[in-house]
Amino acid sequence: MAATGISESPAEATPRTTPAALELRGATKEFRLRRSRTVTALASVDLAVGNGEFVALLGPSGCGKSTVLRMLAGLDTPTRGEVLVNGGAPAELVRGHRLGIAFQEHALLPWATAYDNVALPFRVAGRPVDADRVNALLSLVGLEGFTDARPRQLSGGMRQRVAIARALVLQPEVLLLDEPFGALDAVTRRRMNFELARIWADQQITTLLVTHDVDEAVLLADRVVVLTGRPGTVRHVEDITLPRPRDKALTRDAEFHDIVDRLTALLDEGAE
Ligand SMILES: Nc1ncnc2c1ncn2[C@@H]1O[C@H](COP(=O)(O)OP(=O)(O)OP(=O)(O)O)[C@@H](O)[C@H]1O
Repeated sequence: MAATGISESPAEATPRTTPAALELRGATKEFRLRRSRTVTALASVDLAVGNGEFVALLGPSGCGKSTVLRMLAGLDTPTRGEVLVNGGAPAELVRGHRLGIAFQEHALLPWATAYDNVALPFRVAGRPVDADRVNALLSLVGLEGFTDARPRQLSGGMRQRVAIARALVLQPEVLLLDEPFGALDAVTRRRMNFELARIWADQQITTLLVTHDVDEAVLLADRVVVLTGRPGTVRHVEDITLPRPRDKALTRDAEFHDIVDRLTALLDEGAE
């Protein structure tokens, strides 16, 4: 399959006609190691995520996927090029608490209840806790009966759901998800995928998901962006036009499997 830049994607109309919610323009990231050695994690990455769009980022280990998210979250800066959120610096969105983040390490407070963990962003932002919103989120992720449970009393999948609820509680404009289900078994992970698809259908928040799981990417995303091995650069963009809502029936669909097989082959090629 020919490598395509994101600008060659036929569905690029969305990011072009409306200002991109998330954008990398020729973003290169070099890390300085000891003895003045550097490692180039990303090389000239162009990526645009439109408002309300769900994009999944796939690529071999170490190709810079997490670095893309860290830069968009304002936790790191590009060595060259630009990283923009709503056309401005990511820090603005972070300062306004308009960014939701859920990473693989769910980082829940172990001593706090599910309710208090979901309410935490209100406290961090110095705002009064909106109890209705916290309870609505806990119910959205199917945890209404577990509001008083501590993380150790919850299963791995339930803890991940608390983390997702926490990421959503301040009604973020942008959701950054870095392997949020990476630590889960296959069955729980699939169940969480359907839950995230349901939540996203409900809220339609601009979302960038980093994953190693091709099925997960195709199931959830409007577009899948495949990066090359390090230094990561955009290798291919796949528009996923499968109908929504995406539910279990989709995983029996021949077109779904065709896309998954094609993207898996592309990733395998990159790993050779
Ligand atoms: N703070 C850092 N200092 C030095 N090198 C770093 C730093 N952060 C990341 N790297 C390097 O940059 C490259 C990309 O790392 P990154 O974590 O973004 O990759 P990834 O695609 O998310 O990997 P994985 O899929 O294995 O999680 C790797 O080679 C990594 O070693």
